[in-house]
Amino acid sequence: MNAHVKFAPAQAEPAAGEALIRFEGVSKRFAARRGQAEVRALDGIDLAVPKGAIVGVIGRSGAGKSTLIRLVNGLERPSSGSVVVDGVDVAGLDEAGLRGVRRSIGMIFQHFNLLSSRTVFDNVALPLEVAGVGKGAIRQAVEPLLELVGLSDKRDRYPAELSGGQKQRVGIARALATEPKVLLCDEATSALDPETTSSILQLLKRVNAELGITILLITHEMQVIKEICDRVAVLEGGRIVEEGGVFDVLTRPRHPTTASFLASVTGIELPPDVAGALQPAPVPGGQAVLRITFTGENATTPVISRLSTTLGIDFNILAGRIERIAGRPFGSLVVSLPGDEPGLSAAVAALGKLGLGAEVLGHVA
Ligand SMILES: Nc1ncnc2c1ncn2[C@@H]1O[C@H](COP(=O)(O)OP(=O)(O)OP(=O)(O)O)[C@@H](O)[C@H]1O
Repeated sequence: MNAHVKFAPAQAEPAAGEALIRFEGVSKRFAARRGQAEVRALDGIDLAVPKGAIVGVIGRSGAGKSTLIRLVNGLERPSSGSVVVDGVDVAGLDEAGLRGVRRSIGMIFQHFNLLSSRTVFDNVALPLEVAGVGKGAIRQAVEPLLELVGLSDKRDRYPAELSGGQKQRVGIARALATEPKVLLCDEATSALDPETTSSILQLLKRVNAELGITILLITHEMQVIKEICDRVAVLEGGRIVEEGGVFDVLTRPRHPTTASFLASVTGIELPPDVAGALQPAPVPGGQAVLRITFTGENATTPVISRLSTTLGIDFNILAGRIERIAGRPFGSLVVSLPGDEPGLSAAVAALGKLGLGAEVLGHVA
């Protein structure tokens, strides 16, 4: 990688505008049953989903993601706190009230939940039939949706005749049929291969951008967050341990759980011989291996040459990568340099002064 590499100007983080969904002090407990202790699935959740944003909630199995998303359309009710959707506290609604709110909320699922006995067209039409919409109006609504998701030519096929990605496209079209303000996505790409995942995520991004639909998604994959979300909340043990704009959270994670999710999507693999030789403690006369991170704002700094000239330290570049996170460039560079003190600490401090991230990954002989 060129130390003088220049990035395009950074885009601003989306402003946290008016919230379309707001969780306020939400806890959810499932009562003890048959010798099993009470489960605190969610504990003191405060989360705002700004209108027009794509917000992702990431967490491991059992973290409380499904419970959180099911609170939005009233499939679960909070034990305490409120879930406000478009100005209405869902927790306080009776079944008739919930039916009203649910019309403004679409949902897609990991396993698509299509009706196998209905064609593609009839699956998409189902929510409109249930709402009592006439045949002509259904046709007028469904045909553009099939066009949007790229399935016009499959309208008379049955789910069993479709690939996973095509099934999810039907799920998306069906979720959009009632012209919702919010789309809830429950692990919508977890059953798909990486390429199909990408195409579905791009479709969701279009749905957000072109139809102005706010999206709340849950996932256990950071790649999903990285590809389409504006904001992210990290859920662990029923609590949000970190929340913010995707670029900030992914480039400067503050919680170890976030960092562990990130291992697969940001940064770079060390060359195998270096990774194998890495030791935690300094090796006398050896080299330190340093990960330097560059963000859009500071990446125009000619780091390596400046450190070489001002500190007289020579770096070897071991690996490098520039990627885009939330549409903004983020660079990582792994270098080796003499591991002796005080030179190493001085180099780390000098990088910090230049506004760059610097993390000692370990030492090699
Ligand atoms: N109906 C229920 N009754 C009792 N416990 C429940 C119920 N639903 C969820 N839980 C418990 O609440 C906790 C959170 O579950 P939840 O399904 O929300 O997690 P998750 O993050 O979606 O996990 P996964 O990714 O495995 O679906 C878990 O301990 C789970 O066992």
